[in-house]
Amino acid sequence: MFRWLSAAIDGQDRGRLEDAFRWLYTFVRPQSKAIMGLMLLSVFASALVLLQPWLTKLLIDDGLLAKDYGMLVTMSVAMILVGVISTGLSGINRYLHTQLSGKILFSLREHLYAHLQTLSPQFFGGRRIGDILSRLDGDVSQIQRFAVDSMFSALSSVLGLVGALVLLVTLSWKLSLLVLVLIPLEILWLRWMRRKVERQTRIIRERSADLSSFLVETLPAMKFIQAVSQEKRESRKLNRLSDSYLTDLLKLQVTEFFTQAIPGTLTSLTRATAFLIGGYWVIEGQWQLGSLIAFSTYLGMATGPVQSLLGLYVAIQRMSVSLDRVMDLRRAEPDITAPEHPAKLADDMSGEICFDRVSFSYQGRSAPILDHASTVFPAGASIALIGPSGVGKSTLIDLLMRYYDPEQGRVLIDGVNLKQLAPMELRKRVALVSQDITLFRGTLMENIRYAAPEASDAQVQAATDQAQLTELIESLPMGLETPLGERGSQLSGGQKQRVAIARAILQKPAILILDEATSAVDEATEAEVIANVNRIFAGKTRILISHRASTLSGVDLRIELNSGLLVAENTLPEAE
Ligand SMILES: Nc1ncnc2c1ncn2[C@@H]1O[C@H](COP(=O)(O)OP(=O)(O)OP(=O)(O)O)[C@@H](O)[C@H]1O
Repeated sequence: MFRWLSAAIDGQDRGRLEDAFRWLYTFVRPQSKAIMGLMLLSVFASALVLLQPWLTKLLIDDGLLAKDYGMLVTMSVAMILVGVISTGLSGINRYLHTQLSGKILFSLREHLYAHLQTLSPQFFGGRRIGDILSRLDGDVSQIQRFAVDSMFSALSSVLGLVGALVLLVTLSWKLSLLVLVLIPLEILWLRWMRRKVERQTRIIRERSADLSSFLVETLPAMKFIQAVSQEKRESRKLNRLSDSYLTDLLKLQVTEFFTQAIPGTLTSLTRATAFLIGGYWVIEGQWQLGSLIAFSTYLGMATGPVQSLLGLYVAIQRMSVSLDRVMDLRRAEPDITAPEHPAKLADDMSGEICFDRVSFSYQGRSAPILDHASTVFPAGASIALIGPSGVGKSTLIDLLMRYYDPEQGRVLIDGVNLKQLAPMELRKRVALVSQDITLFRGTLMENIRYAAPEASDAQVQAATDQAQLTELIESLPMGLETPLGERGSQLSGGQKQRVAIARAILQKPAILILDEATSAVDEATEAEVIANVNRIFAGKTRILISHRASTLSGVDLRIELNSGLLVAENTLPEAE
C-alpha cells in the first residue's frame, strides 16, 4: 500500500516517501477500531444513497405509469425512511469523523513537538521560527486532512462507483459502454496535470511559511520598529509577501480548476449523450421513463466518484509536499543525546567543573572559541569568568549545559564526563540565569515555579524575598498571582532578572551560573542580590559573568577566557 502510494507521486524520492507513509501509519494504526466503525457507517450510507434512485424508478415505472396506488404509497414511505436514516447516519458520521481526525492531528503534532524539544539551539538558530510554525500547523493539517478525509471519501467513492456501475449495467449494458470511454479519458487527463499541481503546491506552502515567518519576526519587534520609524517599510514587505502569495495561489487555483473542469465537462457530455440515446429508446417504447431517469442519476453517481478518486491524485500530491516538509523536521537529528546507560550525579555532588583540553568552534566560523582550553572551576567557589565581549564566555556556558559537545577534549563535573550524563540530569543540577530571561504568559507565581513546579508556596515566598522581589510583589495588584502578560512585558529588565534568580533559587542547583544576570539592576540592588546569592548558595559552585567590576568583586577566583584559552588567577591571598 505504501509502495503504491509512493508510486502514485511524482517528483520525490520513492524510498523516502515510503518511509514517510510508514511513519504516518504509526499515528493511524492506534485508531483502527474507530476507522473500522466509520467504514461500516460509510458502507451503510453508500447503500442508502444508491437505493434512492432505484426507489424513484420503481415509483415512476411501477407506481405512476402502472397507476398502482399501493406501490405509490409504499415507495413514498420508503423514500422518507431512507432520507431520515441517511440524515441520522450522516450526523453520527460527522461526529465520529471529527473525533478521529482530531485524534490523529493532535497526536501527530504532539509527537513533532516532543521531537523538536530534543533538538539543539543550532537547529533553531538555523531555521525561521515562522517556517517551523507553518510546518507544525498548515502542513500537519494538510496531512491529517488526507489521512482521514481523503481516505474516507475514497472509500465511499469506491463503494459508490462499484454500486452505481452494477446498477447501470442492470438498467442498460449498452448505454453503460459510454462510461468505458469516459473514465479512461479522465484518467489520462489527470495523470498529465498532476506534476503541475505538485510543483505549485510546494511553492504555495513555501509562500505561506514566508508570511508566517514575517509575522513571527516582526510582531514581537513592533516597539523597536516604531522606535526607528520603519512601520512603512515592514508594511511594504508584508504587501510584497502577500502579493507573491496571491499570485502563486491564483496560479494553483487555475491549474486545479482545469484539473477538475475537464473531467466535469466530459461527464456532462456523456450525460447528454445518454439522454439522447435513452430518450430515443423511451420515445420508441423500447425503454421505460423511470429507468432512463435512474440511469442518468446513476451515471452522475458513477462519474462523481471517478472524479473524486482521481481528485485523490491531487490530494496525494498536496499531502506528499506537506509530508515531506514535516518529515524534514522529523529527520533532524538531535546533536545531543543521552547515552544508553547514563551515569548519575551524586545527590551531594560537590560541583567541581573541569575543562580538559577542550576545543570548540561554530560551524562556518574559522576562529575557534576554545582551543585546547583547560582549567578547573573548584567546587564550592565563586568564580568570575572574564574576557572581552564576543570572546566566547556564553559559549563556554553552553558547553557546560551541554547544548553543544566539544570537538575535542572533555568537560567534566565531579569527574564525570558530561557525555556520560543524560542532558536532563545535568541541567537539573545546573541553574543558569542568563541575559535573556524567558518568561511565559501566566502569573508571576507560575513563572517563578517554572523550573521547580513542586516548590511549596512558602518556598516561593522565601525565594522571592531572597531575590529582592518583595517590593515588586507588594506593588502588583494581585501580588504573586498577577498575570505577567506576553513574555513578561509588564516587568522591567531588572525585575525580570530577579524573577529568574528566584527561579534558580527554587531549583536548588549544585552549580549556579549568572551570565550578565544582574546587568539590568542598579549597583546597590545588585550588591544585595549577589550578597543574597552568596549566602543562599554558600558552598555551591557559582560562576559569575559580568562586564561590571562591582559584580565581580569579592569572588574567590577569576578565570579569563582569551584567544581560546582559559587562564585562572587567584584573587584571594593564599591560605597558610
Ligand atoms: N550560534 C552561533 N553560531 C555561530 N557563531 C556564534 C553563535 N553564537 C555565538 N557565536 C559567535 O561566537 C563568538 C562568542 O560568542 P559568545 O556569545 O559566547 O561571546 P561572549 O563572550 O559571551 O560575549 P558577550 O560578553 O558580549 O556576551 C562571537 O563571535 C559570536 O559571534
